[in-house]
Amino acid sequence: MSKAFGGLKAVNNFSLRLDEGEIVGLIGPNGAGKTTIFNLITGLYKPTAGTIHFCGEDITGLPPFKISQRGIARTFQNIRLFKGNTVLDNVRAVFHPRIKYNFFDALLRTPRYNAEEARVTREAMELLEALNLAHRANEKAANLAYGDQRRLEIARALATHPKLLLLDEPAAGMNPAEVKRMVELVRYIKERFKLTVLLIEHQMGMVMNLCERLVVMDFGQIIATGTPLEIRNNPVVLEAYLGKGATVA
Ligand SMILES: Nc1ncnc2c1ncn2[C@@H]1O[C@H](COP(=O)(O)OP(=O)(O)OP(=O)(O)O)[C@@H](O)[C@H]1O
Repeated sequence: MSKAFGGLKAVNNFSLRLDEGEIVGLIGPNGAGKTTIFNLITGLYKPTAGTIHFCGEDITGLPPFKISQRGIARTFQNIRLFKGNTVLDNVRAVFHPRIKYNFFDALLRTPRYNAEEARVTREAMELLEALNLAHRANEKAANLAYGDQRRLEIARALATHPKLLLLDEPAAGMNPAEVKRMVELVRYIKERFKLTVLLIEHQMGMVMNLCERLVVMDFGQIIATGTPLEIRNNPVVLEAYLGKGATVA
């Protein structure tokens, strides 16, 4: 697929196949087009050319909520939480568009309303437990440490029951110990929730440790794909990151 903004080709003839259960890293210098790829997959942008297929179906041009219903979820580079609400309510809010009661059930607090609300709270708490945030459930999201806020974002993404999870710089701004914990967390949720994961990351420690395959972009195009070891030693990649004449240290 391709995506142009006026004269700028942000994504140019990009082609990628993700297999079920893979963890693939999308890397490349600033402005390479990585976030645009996420915006295209999740329906925020429509491709100028090309198609996107998910589980055998053409999802090109579907609105974001339909793509979410098909099983694709994402987190954002900049944390997007309801900071004034509790940790639990941040996750519960994701369930509400799918909830099975109507306006009158809510108004009259019918048994159906109570049962649905209890189910949503139970499912939200299960997710918080999986992400080691259950003990902070009643805390305001704004009071969480940065790493915990990132985990809460992932809990919110998981609440949509995705098959494919897109993580946009999950380890941005983290110290080496936090990066290590994030690597373990992504591995764990991948197994537990049977996910396929595509992640954008600048923290090389994270992608090298976690990803089975890396896709490197520069100027909207794929310039290399391979295992972390292959990518680490690829002169074209070094040049994209460090400029012409770069050599392996
Ligand atoms: N909505 C938009 N309108 C115009 N230009 C855009 C838009 N979104 C992205 N771009 C441009 O497309 C190019 C690719 O941007 P993108 O955000 O996808 O890069 P990136 O690889 O995610 O960069 P970073 O690592 O810095 O987040 C950049 O030149 C950017 O300025």
